[in-house]
This record gives sequence, C-alpha cells and structure tokens, in this order.
Amino acid sequence: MLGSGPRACRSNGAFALLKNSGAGYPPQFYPASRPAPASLAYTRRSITASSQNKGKVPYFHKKLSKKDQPPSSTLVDSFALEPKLTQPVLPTSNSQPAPKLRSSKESNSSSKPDTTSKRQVLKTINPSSHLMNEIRVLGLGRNAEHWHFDKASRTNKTFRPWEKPKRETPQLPPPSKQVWFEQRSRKIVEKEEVRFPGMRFIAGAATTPSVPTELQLVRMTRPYLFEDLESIDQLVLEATGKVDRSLATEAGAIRPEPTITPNDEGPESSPKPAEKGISIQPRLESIDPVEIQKLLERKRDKEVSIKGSTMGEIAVVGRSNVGKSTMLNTLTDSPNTARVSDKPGLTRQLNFYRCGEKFILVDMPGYGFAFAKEEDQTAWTSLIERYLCERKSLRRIYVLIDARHGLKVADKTFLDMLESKSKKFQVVLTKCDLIPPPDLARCYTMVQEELKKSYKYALTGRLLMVSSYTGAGMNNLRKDMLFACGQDILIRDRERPKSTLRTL
Ligand SMILES: Nc1nc2c(ncn2[C@@H]2O[C@H](COP(=O)(O)OP(=O)(O)OP(=O)(O)O)[C@@H](O)[C@H]2O)c(=O)[nH]1
Ligand SMILES: [Mg+2]
Repeated sequence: MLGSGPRACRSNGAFALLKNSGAGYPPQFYPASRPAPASLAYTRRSITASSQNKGKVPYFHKKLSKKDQPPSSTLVDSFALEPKLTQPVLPTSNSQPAPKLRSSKESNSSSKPDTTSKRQVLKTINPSSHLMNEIRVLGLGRNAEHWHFDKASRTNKTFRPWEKPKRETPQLPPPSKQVWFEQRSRKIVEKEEVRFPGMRFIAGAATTPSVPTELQLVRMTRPYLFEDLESIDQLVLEATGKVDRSLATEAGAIRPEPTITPNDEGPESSPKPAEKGISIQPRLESIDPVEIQKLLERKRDKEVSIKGSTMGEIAVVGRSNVGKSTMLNTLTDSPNTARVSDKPGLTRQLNFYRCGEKFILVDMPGYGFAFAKEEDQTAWTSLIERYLCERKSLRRIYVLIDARHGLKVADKTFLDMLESKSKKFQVVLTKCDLIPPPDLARCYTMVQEELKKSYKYALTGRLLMVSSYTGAGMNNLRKDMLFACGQDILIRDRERPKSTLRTL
C-alpha cells in the first residue's frame, strides 16, 4: 500500500510521510527545500562532472589516461547521432530522402569549436560493436541512404550495400546416373536410375517466325562459345577490309586520298592533281595473306564446333489437359517451372526448357478441346505442325495419351498428321495413378494394338506409362530420352547370369 504511487498517497492523506521514502516519484512532486532521491541526484552529479571535464584539453603526444577520456554522455554528443533518427524513418514514395548521418565535423561546426584530440575523435568515430548492431539499411542502391536505428530488434546482422554480397556456393546436383543390381527370385537384374534435375526456361514462341533457331538456342544457353567467334570475326573483318581497300585502289575503284602541298590555295585552285603538283601517296599497308587464311580457318573451325554443340530437342505433345507441363516438372524435379492448370488450354506457345547440358525439352500447346478462341487454337495447331515437321534438331516426339480414355478422335487426327509427314513418335500413357492396374493393362494393350495396326511410324515395341503425381515410370522415360539423344544408356533392366554375383 505504501509504495503504490502518488494518487494512493493523496487519498490516504499521508503525502508528507511518503514523499521522503523516495519510492519513484517524478521530480516535480518534490518541494525545492527537500533533496531529491538518490537516483535523481546521481543524474545531476554526472551532468556537472561532464561540464567540468570540458576544460581539460589533452595534448596529442600525451597518452590518454582514463581521467582524460570524456564521459559516455559526451561521446554520444560528439558522434552526433540525431535524436530524430531514433524513430524509424520509413521510406515512402512521396517523402523526402531520409536524413543522413551527420559526420563528426558537421556536428561540431554547429556547436562550440572542437576541443577533442585526434585520438578522442578516432575513438568516437570508430563504430563500436553495439552501434553497428543497431544500424540497419533500408533498401539497396538509391535507397541505401535510408538509415535508421532499430533498437527494438538487436540483430547482429549489418547490411552494407557498398560491399559485394557473398556468392553462395551452388549445390552440386546429385549424380546423374546410378547403377545397382537387384535379385529377383533366381535372377539378378542390373538397374539404372537417371536424373537430370533443374529445368530452366529459355525461350517461348507463339508464332512460327519467332521460334528460335538451333544456333539462337546455343547462343542463349552458351553465350561464351560466341565470344571467341566474334573476336575472330572482328579480326577477319579488319584484315579483309584492308585487303579489299588495297585491291580496289589497285583496280582504280577507290581514288587514293591526295595529299596537298603547302603551295595550294583553296579547292578552286586545284582541279587536276597531276598538273598542280599534288603527290599521290596511296596508304596501302602490307597485309599478310597467310595470316588472313589462318584467321579464316580458325573461324571455320569455331563455327563447326558451335554447330556440333547444338543440343537435341525433345517435344512433348498431346491433347489439352493431358498433363504435359506437369510431366516435365516431375521429370526434371523442378516443380512450378512449367505452369499447370486443371483447365485445358493453359499453355499457348512453344516453351523451350533447358535441361542441363543434355537436351532441350519443348512444352507445347495441346490440341483438341481448350478454353481458347477458335482462331488461336488453329494458329497454335499449325505452329506445332510446322515445328515438328521442319525442325532438324528434333530427336524425339512424345505423344501423351490419357490412360483413362485411350486414343480419342483428336489423338487419331494428330497421329495421322505425323504419319503423313513420316515422323516417328513414342506414345506415353499419363495419369496412370487414376486408374486401377487391370484397367491400365487393358488400355495399354488396346492402344498398342491400334498403333501397330494403323501407324507405321509409331514406336510400338513398348509404350511408356507414367504418373506425374507418384513419379512412377519417370526413370524409364528419362532413360528413353537420353537414349533418343544418343547417350549410352540401359533402356530396359538387364538380366545378368548368376555367376556375376561373385565378381560384383
Ligand atoms: N492425378 C494426376 N493428375 C495429373 C497428372 N498429370 C497432370 N495432372 C493434372 O492434370 C491437369 C492438367 O495438367 P497440365 O500439366 O496443365 O496439362 P497440359 O497438358 O499441360 O495442359 P495444356 O497446357 O492446357 O495443354 C492438372 O490439374 C494436373 O494436376 C497425373 O499424373 N496424375
Ligand atoms: Mg501445359
């Protein structure tokens, strides 16, 4: 009851008794005749001590004793931290730029002349660890000027926009190929698991002219290959330019620039150079043709190596909403790279995705029903057809069929088109997780028989079955893709004789 505050004291009529106890009253409650409590007295003492210290000016050479050092209150004064800055200044679009930190010089110029020694100034300017913890930068670049002190969150992180951010070491992808052996009853089976994680979008094309050529794709994916070529090009251009000039001058096509002797006056007085004593000095430089030949050879070699480094392309087609984009995401362990929707007709252009150094995956718009305009659909169908028929670097076409429905009319029309253009294709059954295994087996045989019967260019040795949700069949599809791109890969699980078990 006794130390509970001024209001309580007055209500009890014991104000005179309680105010001497020094129980946390504000100073205005104390009459001038009575001394303030010990805590307040201490504050006053420290202020007077600092004002006394101002008179003492230590010499440069003199080692600073503890006594000479200014008290902490003056240190803060000389560092000139504006009291305004203690409130966070948030950058707004309309607001003026936030106030910058004032340097110690500026702050001192406004107040009394500087009496602190060099050593003291250094001591005050050097950002002590506790101050650095309180400094935060809002934004980078132009906004890096916005500083404020955030005492509430005492984080140890200090953002310095003038320092380059440290690059994180990229995580190495897991090994692309793993081989192991499994024992199935009496057989030993060799198995391989392939992965190519990380699919990157390179380019998209909604019309035929905007489809990037193979060389353009190489330039997009590996620009460093072209740097050398460009420098050689420049050299060749320079050299051949000189050659042309020299040849042309010899042939008389280019008139060499005349050098005018000092006797000549003005253009009117020099109509015929021979007559007026103008000396013709053709500035022909001697160019080594062997050198040019070497440059041209280098350029040719470079071009051949660039052409050789074009990556194979793999196209994925199918009806709209059959699961093309989802399959690519699962195949490359890169979720959300290709956009997916349960509404047919989301993908409306050819999307080129780079898949490591191996190949380029091409996600395509779907045929058949889609939530899109009729003319858009016809446009992208013709785009698909032209791409599939004309592309030279195309290694394989995967036609996706929904395992729940089998071959539909739209599928058959599209396969007929491929057949007419003599294009080989591989059928993949998708969404296999949505039907029970017996139905899946039935669908598999029905589709296979139909393909064998009517499509000469279909690869009917085996159909691939995948589920993008469970990841089933993805390893087989990856291996098939690598095989199509000419890599030495085991497509089927190979059976090994039992005798090899000891040697493993
Ligand atoms: N259950 C199941 N659903 C799948 C599978 N693959 C795709 N889906 C779903 O099918 C729908 C269509 O998938 P998309 O990948 O957008 O199909 P798309 O063929 O790219 O469609 P368009 O871009 O319109 O041509 C999405 O809702 C997916 O979640 C699968 O293997 N299993
Ligand atoms: Mg899609």
